[in-house]
Amino acid sequence: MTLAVLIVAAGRGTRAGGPVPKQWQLLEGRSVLSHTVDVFKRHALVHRIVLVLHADDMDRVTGVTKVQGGADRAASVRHGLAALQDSGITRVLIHDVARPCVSHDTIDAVIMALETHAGAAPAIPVTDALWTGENGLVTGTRDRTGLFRAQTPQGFHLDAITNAHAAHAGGAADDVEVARAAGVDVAIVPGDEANLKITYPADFNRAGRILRTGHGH
Ligand SMILES: Nc1ccn([C@@H]2O[C@H](COP(=O)(O)OP(=O)(O)OP(=O)(O)O)[C@@H](O)[C@H]2O)c(=O)n1
Ligand SMILES: C[C@](O)(CO)[C@H](O)COP(=O)(O)O
Repeated sequence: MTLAVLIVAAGRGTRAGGPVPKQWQLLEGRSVLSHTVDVFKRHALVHRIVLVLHADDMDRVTGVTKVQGGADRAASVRHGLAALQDSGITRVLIHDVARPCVSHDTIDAVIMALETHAGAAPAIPVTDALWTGENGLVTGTRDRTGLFRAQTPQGFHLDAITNAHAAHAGGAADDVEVARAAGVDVAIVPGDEANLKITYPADFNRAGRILRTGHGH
């Protein structure tokens, strides 16, 4: 088994705001991207890291394989997967750069599940009640049974996810949706509340606190 990690980092972070895209903003003195890359650099089973970057950012990083991203997340993933073909890599973890607090326990769980499944990803069961709402009023309640909040890294056998992306029409929320559309079974492994995706401005403080206290590493 030879494992690569594809870190997608070509987004513009519009919801997070700030003077530069969220992956270049500082958390505890280092960029979000630097934290995320380091988690995987420190993992003994990761043979290769491929970083997918926006065209404007290609010169910002040295020392890892870099690929130019696409117009949406799926296109960026496809560009990264193309860089792994014929490289001897058999498995790939696809991770959002915006999740810098991912733990080795979560990564291990995904890798382990790939021994018995062609896909595996971390998720957290929904525990809060789910409402619909309109104009500030609750309009209904939805059944939360069997619902999960999806995280990354999402792991796959390389041939399975490459073929799935080649066949997909677009518009998927994540790589699990792409894989499932191609008939790939995806195992759910335990997610981690600390593995948040920095999406809005308040998420930087939360992520900083998690990194400071060491929780999740
Ligand atoms: N064309 C794109 C769009 C997104 N991503 C990556 O996909 C991940 C998840 O996307 P999201 O959190 O939505 O990031 P952004 O697209 O940067 O954020 P926003 O939607 O707020 O602009 C991020 O790591 C982002 O860099 C990417 O590589 N290429
Ligand atoms: C892939 C993902 O992180 C799973 O939770 C998520 O779908 C991508 O983020 P977005 O906010 O939907 O762009």
